[in-house]
This record gives sequence, C-alpha cells and structure tokens, in this order.
Amino acid sequence: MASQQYHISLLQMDIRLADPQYNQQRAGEWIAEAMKAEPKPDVIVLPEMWNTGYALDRLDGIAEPENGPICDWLSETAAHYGITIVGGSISEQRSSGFYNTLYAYAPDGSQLTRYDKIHLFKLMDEEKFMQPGEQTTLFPLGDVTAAASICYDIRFPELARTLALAGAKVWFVPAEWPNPRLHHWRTLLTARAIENQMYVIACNRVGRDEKSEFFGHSMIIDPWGEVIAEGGEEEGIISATIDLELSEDVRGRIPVFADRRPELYKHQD
Ligand SMILES: NC(=O)CCC(=O)C(=O)O
Repeated sequence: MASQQYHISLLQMDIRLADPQYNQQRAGEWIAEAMKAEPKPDVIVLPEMWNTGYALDRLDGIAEPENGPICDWLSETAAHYGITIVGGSISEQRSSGFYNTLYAYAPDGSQLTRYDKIHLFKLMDEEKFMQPGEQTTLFPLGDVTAAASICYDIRFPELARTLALAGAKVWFVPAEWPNPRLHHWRTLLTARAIENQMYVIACNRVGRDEKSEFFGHSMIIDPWGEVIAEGGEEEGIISATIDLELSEDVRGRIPVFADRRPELYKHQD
C-alpha cells in the first residue's frame, strides 16, 4: 500500500470582491509560495468562492463558465507541481443558474471531483442567487477515500456521518465563514472530526467584503479531535503532515461505527 502520509497546505488568502483575474493571480502566487516550503505540500487547499467572493448580485459576467478557464488552470497547476489541488470553490455560471462549486485535481491534472454546495446559507443571501447542489461527493486521495463539502455544510452532522459511513477518512472544507461565529466554526469542525474519527481540513478566507469580516482560523484537526494546525487572522499558509492510518487506529480504539444502532435512530413516542 502507498504511504498514507500527506503534507497539507491551506491557502488562507484574502479575496478581492468581484475581481476573478486578480484573485486568480493571487492564488497562483500563494501556490508558488507554498511550493517553496520543505517539505513540499502534497495537497493544497483554497477557500470558498475564491474567484469572486460573495459578489452574489454581480455574478453575471464574472462567474466562471462551466469547466471554464479556472478549471484548466487548476488542472495545469496541479500537473505542473505534481500535487493534488482541492480548489476551494468558485462561483460558476451554467444555463440552470449560478453554483458554488468545488473542483479537485490530481497530480496528473485529471479532475477528481466536482461538487456543488448542497446547503445554501440564507444569512448571506446565497439561496436568492444560487442553485443548490443535489449530491454529495467522495474522491480518491491516493489509496484513501476523501470527502469534500463547503462551509455551511459543516452544520449538518448527518452529512459528515454519511460521508464517513461511505468510507471518508479525511474531509476537506473550503469556507468563507465570517465573524462573529468563530466559536461555532471551531466547535463544529472539531465535533465532526471527533464523532466521525476522521481528519477535518478546513480553509477559511481572511479580510472583509461589503457586508462581512472573515477571521481565517483555517484548521487541520486529526481524528482524535486534536487541532494540529490553526491559522491566525492574517493571510498565510497553514501546513501540517497528516497520516490517514490514524483514522483506522482511532476507529479501532473507540469503535463508534461498529457500535452504532441506526435502527433506533428514529423518534418513537
Ligand atoms: N459561507 C457560508 O456558508 C458561511 C456559513 C456560516 O457563516 C455559518 O455560520 O454557518
């Protein structure tokens, strides 16, 4: 079996509202910077909607076309450096509307997954402008099953549990999670890691837009719930090495999955 160790780098970047060219240039600079580190990252993660930010009322004309140039760029960048890129999410325009869409690419540049955010966040008016996704996603990270969801999705424990039951040992979560809910962000991510005995790898943006201020605090949490890396509130690269065998180890010690009693998880009067 191939090694299950991966060096992960999260690009905790600021995002300029409604300026995809500038944001792509900055993302490229951040990736080049991350690749100078030793050890070099195997996996790079970007935040949510990093191309446009939450410029929801201006997406027409600035959102990416389906499988558009940003996807080509993510694919070429992954192949150029020989890394996996969990490309955060981008705002994408299709004939059926706008979507908040995550793409991931393998080290050979092939597309690993495309996922449309399934829970749209009403507090930021997402549902007024965007269409929800209709399915969850799993994808291979080497020999291991990985999952990805987006930001508000972390509030739905049944989603994380479904992904873990389907085999996920690591869950990637790009985000634009604003103040003042840092306590929710840290607690929910940690709970999802502990209850599902999997790595949770969450990349949040920093900076502000016209309505919100974003606090960063990108996190890499292991299957015991230990925070092994956490960002501050400034732009930066947050890195750690993970060992996906730890998930099996923790599941063996506290056999939550074997002990589940799903036949009782329905309310009876
Ligand atoms: N972009 C988002 O989905 C934000 C979710 C959020 O802030 C929350 O509290 O949930």
